Amino acid sequence: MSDLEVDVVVIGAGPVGENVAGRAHQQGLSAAIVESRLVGGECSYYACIPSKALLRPVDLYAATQRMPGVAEAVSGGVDVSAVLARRDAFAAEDDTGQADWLSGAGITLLRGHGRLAGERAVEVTHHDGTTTSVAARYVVVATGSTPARPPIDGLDTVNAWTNQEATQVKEIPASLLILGGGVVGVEMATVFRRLGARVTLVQHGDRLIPTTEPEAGRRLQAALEADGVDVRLSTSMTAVRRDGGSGDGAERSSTGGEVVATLDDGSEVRGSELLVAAGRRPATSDLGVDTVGLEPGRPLDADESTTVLGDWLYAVGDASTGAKLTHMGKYQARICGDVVVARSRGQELGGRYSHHAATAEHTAVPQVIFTDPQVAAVGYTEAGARDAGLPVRAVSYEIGSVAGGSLQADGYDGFATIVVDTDRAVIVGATFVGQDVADMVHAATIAIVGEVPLERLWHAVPSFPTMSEVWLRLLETYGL
Ligand SMILES: Cc1cc2nc3c(=O)[nH]c(=O)nc-3n(C[C@H](O)[C@H](O)[C@H](O)COP(=O)(O)OP(=O)(O)OC[C@H]3O[C@@H](n4cnc5c(N)ncnc54)[C@H](O)[C@@H]3O)c2cc1C
Ligand SMILES: NC(=O)c1ccc[n+]([C@@H]2O[C@H](COP(=O)([O-])OP(=O)(O)OC[C@H]3O[C@@H](n4cnc5c(N)ncnc54)[C@H](O)[C@@H]3O)[C@@H](O)[C@H]2O)c1
Repeated sequence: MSDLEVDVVVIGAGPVGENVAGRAHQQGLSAAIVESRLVGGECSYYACIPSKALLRPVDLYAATQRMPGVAEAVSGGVDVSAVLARRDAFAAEDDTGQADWLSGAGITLLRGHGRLAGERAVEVTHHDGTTTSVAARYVVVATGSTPARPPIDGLDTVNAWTNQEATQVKEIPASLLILGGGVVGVEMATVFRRLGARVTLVQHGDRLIPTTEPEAGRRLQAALEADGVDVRLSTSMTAVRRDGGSGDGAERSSTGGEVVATLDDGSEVRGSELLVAAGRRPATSDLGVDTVGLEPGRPLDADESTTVLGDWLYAVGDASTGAKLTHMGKYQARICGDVVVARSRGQELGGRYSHHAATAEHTAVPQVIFTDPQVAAVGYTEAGARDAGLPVRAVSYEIGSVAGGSLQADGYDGFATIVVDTDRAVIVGATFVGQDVADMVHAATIAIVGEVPLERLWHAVPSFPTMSEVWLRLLETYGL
């Protein structure tokens, strides 16, 4: 006999888990959610929200410096303590509000560590050591991810930062070493450099943000270097240590002297702190997935309906094989909620563009990287499309060459690329790079999901003088 019986139990109350529970509960199912730390998950306290709260002020300040008449009036840089205080207002490590939302919505919150205990069963170990057994018709894993730890000598001895220490930083260190030139690495390089730290970024690949169009990485690298970031590509850290820190001129940090990293070319780089930003691993190691025949530590392989096993086990968000982005996780969550509701009613699941299939996962995953320049992309890159066997042609255009771009900022540096499936004459990918492009990507997302033919896009007239006029130039460059 279980302590609690519900229709749906969700393990993990990040943005994704909360959405599954909310969606299912709204449609009449009873729901419980298990959370071991803070309701709201990584995104609310240590990822999306605090990072963007830190990035927006430095981005805005940089924009003022590209505008004659404003640059002179707004000078002297940002007020670091005010920026950190605003970050705290958005991402203080207190989940009272989010927990209240759950209880207001009628969802049972179980605080503790959840583990599968066989089919349709979850065991929760509370912080005081007591346990609650939960029986549910449907179990949803939404446990998120944890930072990857590359095998580097000494890494466990230097108190390296993860995204948690970086996004919750209370005092800007004099210098920061960053391991990894992916999304976390470049966003945090932007924040810390512009809040006053010297930054060295070590990336073992030959370009930054390697999953985007190569030119996006090149422009971003040039901008970071112009800001004074020391970018080391095609470089690996082989060992790290902390110097003694006293009497030798080394900078002191809260945890000792400087971090010294040995690189594979034999040279050394130093920083007050080391941020490891080398990717994420699904939080499925200590989850009891072996009790249902799955391998711990791997992402749970969910199909288009987010189903992992039978009609009862589901996975969404960073713990699954889907895209590791909050908006995509929440999309999977809406699908998952609607799928369990349909199954609870004995209904057939719908097709590709119904509420029961996460089709966009394969065709149109948008992402905005909030650096300066911003990088906003959706769907395939040109190389990714070719790898997938699509017949494509890509065209690019400088955003600074349209009136809207040149008015937006002096010397506007940025471009747009569309990747066109030449057989179907529809867009399958798009990238926008530059100041203030974040919101431009949604038009491309709509064009891709709607499979809007180029001939029809010709009639989607961009307003003058906006940066969206680049759409017209792209179509003309393509040959329309
Ligand atoms: C620095 C940084 C910045 C980012 N910025 C963006 C951004 O701007 N936009 C974007 O779309 N994405 C961004 N991401 C990615 C985004 O944070 C994740 O995709 C998102 O948080 C995934 O949500 P989730 O609910 O799956 O997992 P999480 O947010 O990680 O939540 C999972 C929850 O499950 C809990 N949990 C785990 N295991 C158990 C267990 N066994 N029992 C009980 N509870 C458990 C955890 O405590 C956590 O609260 C960023 C990531 C990082 C690291
Ligand atoms: N704005 C956003 O949407 C946003 C912001 C931050 C993070 N995220 C998401 O969070 C996830 C994690 O981000 P991330 O940057 O940690 O991972 P990532 O996979 O984007 O990048 C990791 C980078 O580290 C490099 N790397 C790995 N091991 C290394 C080593 N030993 N030495 C040197 N370089 C090494 C890789 O080449 C890669 O470029 C991503 O899925 C990302 O999409 C999204």
